[in-house]
Amino acid sequence: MVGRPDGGTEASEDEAQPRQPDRQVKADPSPVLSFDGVAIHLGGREILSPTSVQVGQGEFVCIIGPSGCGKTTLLRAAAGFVQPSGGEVRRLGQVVNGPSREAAFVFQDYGRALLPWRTVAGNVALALEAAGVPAAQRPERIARALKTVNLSAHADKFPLQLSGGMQQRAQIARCLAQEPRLLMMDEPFGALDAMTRESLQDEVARLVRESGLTVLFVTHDLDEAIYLGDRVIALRANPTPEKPSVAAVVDVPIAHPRNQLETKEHPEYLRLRRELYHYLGHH
Ligand SMILES: Nc1ncnc2c1ncn2[C@@H]1O[C@H](COP(=O)(O)OP(=O)(O)OP(=O)(O)O)[C@@H](O)[C@H]1O
Repeated sequence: MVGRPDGGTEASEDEAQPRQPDRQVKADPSPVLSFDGVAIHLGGREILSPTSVQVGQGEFVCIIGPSGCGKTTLLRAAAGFVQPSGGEVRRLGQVVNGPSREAAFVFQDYGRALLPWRTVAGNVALALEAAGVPAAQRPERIARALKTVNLSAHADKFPLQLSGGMQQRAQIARCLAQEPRLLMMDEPFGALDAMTRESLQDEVARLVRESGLTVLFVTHDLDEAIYLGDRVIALRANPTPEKPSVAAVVDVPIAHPRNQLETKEHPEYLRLRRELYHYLGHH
């Protein structure tokens, strides 16, 4: 599996070719994230069998699979919360030894992620305080992050005065304020109602396109994975040498911006849905 450092859709064989001088080359051609033979054992059990994946600059990669197959574990390894028992995780070329400000993590449980005694702006400020951003620069960065998620009008409210969708947007704003290169999202919309989930999917898709962020996104929801992803990785539970953790990797060749109605009627969307459906444990 080869990520595309330029986030394009060309065939992976192109990566091995010398770059043409007139081609637009990013300053950093190395992948934002790379898993090289990463195996993870927890509680005496192999959760993730040796896995090699690269995620290129600006790519949106979704991870699906049945409950317990190791989706969150893979994300936690990318974040540096879990150390692999074999192989290597690299972010921006550096071996991952722990969390870093270049990589922000959005949790499903926004209620626990936000401090209830701080306003929305105060919660976003946390990321800047932790990063040692001078106080004089904070208001402008907070305002920018809140504007990106359409929360400017609620900066002075407390989390519990907001809907679930708005709280999740506040958590995303806090992540954006730290100006990460990589955003890891663990079922971020799993606790939201269907309408809110769709509008947040569209907001995140837009802001990711505008910012050039690289995203690793875990979901149970196949439709969400295909709708958002440039690529979808399906994991299987209980890996064996014959049947490793990575069961399938598929590109989603559907142009952006996507649309909740039209994209979901696109022939490629329907084909991928059919192809990936059984990887979620359906028979
Ligand atoms: N710290 C730990 N110690 C022991 N086992 C663990 C630990 N963390 C996770 N596991 C086990 O690893 C397996 C994979 O967990 P993980 O949360 O990564 O799965 P998942 O695919 O994200 O599941 P879900 O979709 O239900 O959230 C599970 O069987 C889980 O019980």
